[in-house]
Amino acid sequence: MGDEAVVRTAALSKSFKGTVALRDVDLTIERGEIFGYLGPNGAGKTTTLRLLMGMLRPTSGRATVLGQDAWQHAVDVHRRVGYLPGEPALYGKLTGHQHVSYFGHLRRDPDNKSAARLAARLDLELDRPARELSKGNRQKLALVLAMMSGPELLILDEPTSGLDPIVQQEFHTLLREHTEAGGSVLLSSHVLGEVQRVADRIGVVRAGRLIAVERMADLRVKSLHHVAARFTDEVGAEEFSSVDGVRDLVVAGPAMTCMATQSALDGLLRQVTRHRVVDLDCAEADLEETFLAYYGGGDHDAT
Ligand SMILES: Nc1ncnc2c1ncn2[C@@H]1O[C@H](COP(=O)(O)OP(=O)(O)OP(=O)(O)O)[C@@H](O)[C@H]1O
Repeated sequence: MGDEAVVRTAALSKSFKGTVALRDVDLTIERGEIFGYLGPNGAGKTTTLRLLMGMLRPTSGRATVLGQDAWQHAVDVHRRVGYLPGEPALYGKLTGHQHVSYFGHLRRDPDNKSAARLAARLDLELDRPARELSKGNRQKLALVLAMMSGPELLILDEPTSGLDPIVQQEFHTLLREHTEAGGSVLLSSHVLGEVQRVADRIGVVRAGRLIAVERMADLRVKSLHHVAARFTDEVGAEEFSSVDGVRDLVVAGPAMTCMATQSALDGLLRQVTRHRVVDLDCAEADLEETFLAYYGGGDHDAT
């Protein structure tokens, strides 16, 4: 039981009248992990999540959620999964409490205590009608509804959109508590920054294809450094470009800047110290920059 996959897709594909939204996606999410599903707008994230929730039928391939076929057993999957849609549907006239009671009954689990606790953690008042709530507070209410019955798996489409940083942090703590209690999480985002502190692994989807799956810990090891050096005399680019792991090299007269992987630093510094150094700067790039250098192409936030 312990290590069984909670999500498994095999060559999962979906086309909408000629538009290929998703192509041959093989994705496995293990029990107990937080998986960040990343990609620019239109990449296919929502389509994937809707396929997992049995709301769309695959054009080919299949998706299994908690051991059940997502399309054939959509009702069971819905009962066992906490789902936050990209655009949560709330009832304008109903208060937060009324939503909790209504969705609790639908799930045959009107666990209001848990909802109240979640709302307090997220700093949300449950006694106002949904139509009076700000975008961020509507999102919080939708999160409470997705999480309140303690589902085994949370599938969350852009859950932090509209949340301020402090609430985001609390939300991440809630997700961690969820996995510590044996639950699993799949959450989508279009920026790494929103998931990098909380995800165990990330998958990158681009134009309908899953182009990379990576442990966050491994991405950190691959992290890039900015290196800048000034020398007393002119230097040649080839001295530095020959070092494995050096990229974005610019040499102008007596100055050199580049990006370098951690493993390239030793070789690079050996080349640097062959000259008289006037100034040297080396700083780790943030993870977002590393991520974009490997997978980005600069359009991570494109619309
Ligand atoms: N019901 C639909 N009918 C036709 N095309 C669709 C439909 N749903 C999605 N698509 C198309 O499938 C592709 C993937 O869309 P999807 O919503 O899955 O992307 P996304 O990664 O979730 O993007 P976003 O971050 O903007 O939500 C897009 O080209 C989109 O236009």
